[in-house]
Amino acid sequence: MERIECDLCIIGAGSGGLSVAAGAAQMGASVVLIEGHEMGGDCLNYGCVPSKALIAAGKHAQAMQDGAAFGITPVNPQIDYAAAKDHVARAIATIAPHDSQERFEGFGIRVIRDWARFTSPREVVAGDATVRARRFVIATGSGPFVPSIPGLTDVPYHTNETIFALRERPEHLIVIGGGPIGMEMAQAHKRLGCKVTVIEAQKAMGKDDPELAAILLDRLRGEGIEVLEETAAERVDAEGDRITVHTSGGAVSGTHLLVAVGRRVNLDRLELDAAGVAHTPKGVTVDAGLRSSNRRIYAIGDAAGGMQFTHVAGYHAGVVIRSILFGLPAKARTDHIPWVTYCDPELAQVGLTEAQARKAHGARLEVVRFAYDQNDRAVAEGKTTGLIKVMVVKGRPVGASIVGAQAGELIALWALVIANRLKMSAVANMVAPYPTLGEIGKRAAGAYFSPRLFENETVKRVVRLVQRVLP
Ligand SMILES: Cc1cc2nc3c(=O)[nH]c(=O)nc-3n(C[C@H](O)[C@H](O)[C@H](O)COP(=O)(O)OP(=O)(O)OC[C@H]3O[C@@H](n4cnc5c(N)ncnc54)[C@H](O)[C@@H]3O)c2cc1C
Ligand SMILES: NC(=O)c1ccc[n+]([C@@H]2O[C@H](COP(=O)([O-])OP(=O)(O)OC[C@H]3O[C@@H](n4cnc5c(N)ncnc54)[C@H](O)[C@@H]3O)[C@@H](O)[C@H]2O)c1
Repeated sequence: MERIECDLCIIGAGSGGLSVAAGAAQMGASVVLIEGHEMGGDCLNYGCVPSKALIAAGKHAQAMQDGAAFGITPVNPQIDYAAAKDHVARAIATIAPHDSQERFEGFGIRVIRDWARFTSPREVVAGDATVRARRFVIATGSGPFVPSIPGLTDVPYHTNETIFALRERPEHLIVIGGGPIGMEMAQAHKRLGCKVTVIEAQKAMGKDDPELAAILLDRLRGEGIEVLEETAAERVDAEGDRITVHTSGGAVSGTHLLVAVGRRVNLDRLELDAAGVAHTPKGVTVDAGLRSSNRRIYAIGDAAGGMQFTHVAGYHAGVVIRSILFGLPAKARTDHIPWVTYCDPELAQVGLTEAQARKAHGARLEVVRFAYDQNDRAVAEGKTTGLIKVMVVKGRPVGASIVGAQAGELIALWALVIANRLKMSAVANMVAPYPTLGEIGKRAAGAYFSPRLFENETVKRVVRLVQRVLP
């Protein structure tokens, strides 16, 4: 058995682990990185990258049917589902070198390709190596949660780990779960020529603002996706090539089934008890600095049990690097983290939703709104379905929600504002280029100040006075 001593041992080479490894090694730490499966983790191989690539294919197919208003005769596109999957595979392959073992070895990192498990509070075993490190980072991510629906394990079903490798186009895809995975995959598949039914036990896109989620759901239903809400999947069976999901509202039969009902953190293999690391089914128990009950061991990304996004894993990496490399205090915030669901229209959020802000701030909350159909660029592009809401307390935004074209790009402004606790006046002071969708943010700030300026008797009195004395 080889023995390795190092400053920092990172378990998991996904979005979080790779960011810690690259940063720490380039700043002089000796680093061991352990990965049991694919370099790049979920995001590259089974998550963000393949899903966005498939969504892009669906968008092209949709555009061919949407041109009538612009004088372009709609055509029924010939869809080669397998070729769309080739695009998905190419997108992964193009990005993969960035996350590769060779690149990380180039930083001087020792990369071990095996599953890691703790054998003591300071040691991990992976393959035939024992690694003793001053600090450890658990960045083992999550996998699909498969619920114990009777019959499910007896039928062929897909998760995010298998759907992107599927080559035959599903004739009728049934999706269990109306969260971001379910809805992104539902729309992509509908646009690529599949019949799609989504079965959601509660409300689809239930973590987002319901008013904005309803605008997205209207579009999805308008495109022909059947979305059954408050309908729990209760039993599954199969006969021949038909799969039937029995629900509280009746039975749905299709040819393929995708299970997308949330995530299960990857902690099983780690033998955390040997290291004295407290954990729950949600993840490793961490403090505000992402430290576990064993002070030498940190957890980041999905494994830390909070928000499950690639940019959160990357943000966590920066927090723990500060603490591990420089011994500086560092805390992970959550109030400034944005998230986006990349359906069409996109649905984006940062900070508090209106309901959360009302609960937290009561009567001090002001909500300003601006609709896409008032934006000249949106009119020119024919993308007038959309809305921004900004939740403001004492002149400072505490949340922003956007549904509409490029909402994911537009939310970045509000992520900056909230991260830096800027005021609405900072947004109002910005000159946005005309005509851009970006003016929507500025107009929301305008909606905040307009009543203060235009419906204000003091302002009117001052203006009348100044006009009398000016030469
Ligand atoms: C379909 C889908 C779409 C998504 N789309 C987006 C999106 O658009 N935007 C976004 O921000 N987020 C998205 N996400 C979420 C995002 O993929 C995750 O939040 C992100 O990958 C988490 O990063 P991580 O580093 O915590 O874990 P991961 O990227 O999952 O990496 C963990 C790594 O640890 C390895 N590992 C686990 N256990 C061990 C062990 N014992 N020993 C060694 N290695 C181990 C795993 O093999 C894996 O490679 C999506 C997720 C899915 C499933
Ligand atoms: N664009 C993005 O950033 C993006 C995209 C995909 C995934 N992700 C990440 O991955 C996470 C997991 O996504 P997800 O969509 O799997 O999970 P989710 O928890 O967000 O949504 C799962 C949905 O399944 C429903 N559900 C649970 N059991 C059910 C049952 N038996 N029958 C019917 N419905 C049931 C839940 O009510 C919920 O609405 C997300 O929360 C997010 O963090 C992000």
